Amino acid sequence: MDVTICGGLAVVETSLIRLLWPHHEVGVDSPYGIFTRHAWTIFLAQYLALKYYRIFLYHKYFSPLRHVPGPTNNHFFLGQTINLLKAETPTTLYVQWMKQFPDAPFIRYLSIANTEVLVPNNINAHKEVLQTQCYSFSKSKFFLRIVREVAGHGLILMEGDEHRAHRKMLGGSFSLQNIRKLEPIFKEKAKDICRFFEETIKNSNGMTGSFDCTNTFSKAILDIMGSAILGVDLNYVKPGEVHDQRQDGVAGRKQNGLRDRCTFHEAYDLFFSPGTVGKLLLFMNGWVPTRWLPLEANREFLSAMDWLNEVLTTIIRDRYRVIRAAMQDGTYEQKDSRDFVTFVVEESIRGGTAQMIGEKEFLGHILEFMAAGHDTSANMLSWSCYIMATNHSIQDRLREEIGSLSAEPSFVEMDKLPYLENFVKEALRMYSPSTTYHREANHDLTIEGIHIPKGTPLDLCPSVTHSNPTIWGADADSADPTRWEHLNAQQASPYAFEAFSNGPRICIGKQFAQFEIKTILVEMVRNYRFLTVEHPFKVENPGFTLRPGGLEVRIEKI
Ligand code: HEM
Repeated sequence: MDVTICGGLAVVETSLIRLLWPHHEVGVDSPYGIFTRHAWTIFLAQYLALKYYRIFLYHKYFSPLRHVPGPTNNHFFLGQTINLLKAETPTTLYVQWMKQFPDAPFIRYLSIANTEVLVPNNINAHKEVLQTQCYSFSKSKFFLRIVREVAGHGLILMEGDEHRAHRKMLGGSFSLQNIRKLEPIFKEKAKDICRFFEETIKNSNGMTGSFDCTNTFSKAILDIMGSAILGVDLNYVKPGEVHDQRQDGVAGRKQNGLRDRCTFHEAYDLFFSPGTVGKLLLFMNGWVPTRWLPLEANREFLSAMDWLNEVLTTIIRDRYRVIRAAMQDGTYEQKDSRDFVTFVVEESIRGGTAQMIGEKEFLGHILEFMAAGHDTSANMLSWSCYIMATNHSIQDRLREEIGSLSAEPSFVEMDKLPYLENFVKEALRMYSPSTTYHREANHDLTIEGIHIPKGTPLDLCPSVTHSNPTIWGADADSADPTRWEHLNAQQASPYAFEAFSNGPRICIGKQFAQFEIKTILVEMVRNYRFLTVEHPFKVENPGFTLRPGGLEVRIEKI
């Protein structure tokens, strides 16, 4: 863009000089000659001047956003980038800024090259961006560059009409009616987690045992996603069984080299919790392409991504083949509980709602569901254990309520428990698994009196409204599920609670996640007591999810 401007300027200047000195000889000493001889130097000088203006002057003296409040302890070129990376968690600074300016509709911070980023801060700003003017924003370029790598072209990356159409096509598979049919999958995995706890205690002192929350729930949720989305048994959390993870999803299939060693768990661990170099490359890739660099972290990443694409494509093709053949033979029996892949394949063969989904989008949707629904739900469960281990009264009340359920409660029964419902909301409010989601203004627009120029990036951070004391009161920072029993008008606004986002792009897996989380919580809490957090742990930063790395909780059987 700046190169085009400076190139255009050079052409205009050349024409002007020829116009002003038309009769002069066009020799080396004429103004035209001098100008053309130094054209590159002049172009470079103009380019640097423009860059200087954009990077160092614009945000200070000219931007319409310059009066929006925000942090001032900026690095001269990187703004808040280093501070954000060094913060305790990915949301710490956003919350700190909100507390400094609790009533401001937006907060402005500077990022790399002093790019201005807006953070919607009050309820109305969230409502405008997520609901009223949702399609005036698209996913930011920074976000696209990072996420496209692991998410393919699915719902998360679609915009405008394409997004609306696919949301409609996928609606059926995520309807409450269809999700209820997944009950046996959620229940079986909840039982597997408890069997794993039992074994952990047996292998410890026989009375109590401690488990790594992030690792355990990450595997358990991946198992659920395998069954509910792919229709494939992954069995990462099944104590006592030996499972050849190399054959995940593709029976009898072996691959060469690194791919041979890859599993779903390894692949997703690499995406969500890479090592320091991997993390740096992942986030730098949002600014400048880094995947071509000949580094081990890149090789591992690309290889895992290749593996994942290949395995998922095979699953889709195999499912089409098997279902189509059975339908043609007249032997196909539709099961009551259908995974997402089967649902879409059935629908598309029959000419139902999903028939317009091509293979590329199908793969993109699956990649996204696996990515979006995996770490978020796993982290939510980890933080739930943290709350219970550090607030025994909350845990006791939850157990008391769960005690009223039948031995094999249906989801309808579980869904009627008010304290469980409030506990889930409170855990999501306190520790929103989704740390930030990103947008960019498609055109100039004004929200809450702030003129937002086209192209302005926005970071939406659920913790900003979740921790705002002007919304949630002075005790906003402490866990209290009972606060949901008596909400005032502000707290009752859907935009005060942003864990699943809001508006047309609200999380499509919200009901799936709530159902899954409640089923697992009920089984765990009725069978195990969460005693203590074993040792200090670190929330991983940077991260798209709030991942309590190394959170270990001690449990005992009830
Ligand atoms: C506790 C669990 C979960 C949380 C906290 C969560 C949170 C979110 C948030 C905040 C968004 C909005 C992101 C944005 O606008 O950029 C989102 C979108 C999305 N989520 Fe979830 N999610 C969870 C579970 C799931 C599950 C289980 C699935 C799939 C099975 C899923 C699939 C998606 C998809 C496909 C989108 C994109 C929707 C669209 O753009 O129309 N999520 N989620």
